[in-house]
Amino acid sequence: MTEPDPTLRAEAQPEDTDRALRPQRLEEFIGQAEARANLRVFIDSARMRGEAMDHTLFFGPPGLGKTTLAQIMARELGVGFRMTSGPVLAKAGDLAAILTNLEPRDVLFIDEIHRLSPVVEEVLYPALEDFALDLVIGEGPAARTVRIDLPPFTLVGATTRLGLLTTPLRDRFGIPTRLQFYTEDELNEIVTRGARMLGIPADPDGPREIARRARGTPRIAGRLLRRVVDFALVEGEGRLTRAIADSSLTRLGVDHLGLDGADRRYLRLIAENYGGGPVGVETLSAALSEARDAIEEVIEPFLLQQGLIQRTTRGRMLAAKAWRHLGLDAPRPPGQPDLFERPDVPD
Ligand SMILES: Nc1ncnc2c1ncn2[C@@H]1O[C@H](COP(=O)(O)OP(=O)(O)OP(=O)(O)O)[C@@H](O)[C@H]1O
Ligand SMILES: [Mg+2]
Repeated sequence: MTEPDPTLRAEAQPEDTDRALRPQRLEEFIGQAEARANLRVFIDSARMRGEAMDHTLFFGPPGLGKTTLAQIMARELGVGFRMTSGPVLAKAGDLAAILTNLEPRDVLFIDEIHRLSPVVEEVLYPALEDFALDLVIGEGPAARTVRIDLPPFTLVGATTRLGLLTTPLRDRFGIPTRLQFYTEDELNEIVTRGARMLGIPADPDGPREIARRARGTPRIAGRLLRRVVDFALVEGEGRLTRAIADSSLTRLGVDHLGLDGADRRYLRLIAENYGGGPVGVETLSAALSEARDAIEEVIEPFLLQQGLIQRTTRGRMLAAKAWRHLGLDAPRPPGQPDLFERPDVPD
């Protein structure tokens, strides 16, 4: 199989090609039923009270809809939406400038909030708790703190790495919300709707094939749909069929579990070089020339969810399903009989 197109990975791209498919209202948002039902209540309650909604944190793997939900929240609340991200806020003043420009009840969205610098985080604490900004004026013994009131606002944070958030920051979110991988049925609905919006006629099992191979992730489903549509228009009959979906996805290096070249490289490395593990993530990162973050945020969550790997204290291990998927025999632990070997049953 060929190496996959890197744009098929789930990381956010500067120019999000899925924008046209982005749901605008909570009712159009498919999946995440539990999160959606709770948000409905908290949004309606904030509206009824005429107050800013409580601070909300979305966490989970890339491409599951964190940014989308933040935008939907602002729209449903009928308030303004300001967007920034952890790495962009370099100085305390950067955040102060944004906070002092908010309108009452606005949603301020901070993406990659685990990458806020400590000095910026310090500014955020009183802002979140008391809607106030503590400014230090002057230097040395003459320095004093002035407190400025801020309009009440809703912070919506998003992160792929909950574990990297400091405890004080985490504790200031009244509504922490974990996003889950989508089921095949949910993705099928998303792809079917997407095909309709792109104006391509589809057989029912065409979208289904894309849904099955989209790594539980709407962003990937959207990208795969666009590529399959390209193949359907140029090489097919302009119709999204299962056959054209299957052949296009195979050409793009997406296998029947939805794994791409990077996933398979990861699994094969553990199988072939480390006898199935355990092997540490740093070792894998060096051997694959992939950043440790990318391995932990992008590659591993889906493989874990699929039961292809296990995380142990001593490192990553391949599960039986991964050996089967690679078409390899799992090694027998030394000195132990093969539990899966059929006993000789006399007949
Ligand atoms: N429930 C959904 N229904 C339909 N499309 C969705 C849904 N959730 C997400 N999408 C689509 O997937 C794309 C990615 O979603 P989004 O940008 O919100 O993900 P994210 O969680 O913010 O990702 P990242 O962690 O990379 O920032 C969007 O462009 C949107 O079109
Ligand atoms: Mg996002």
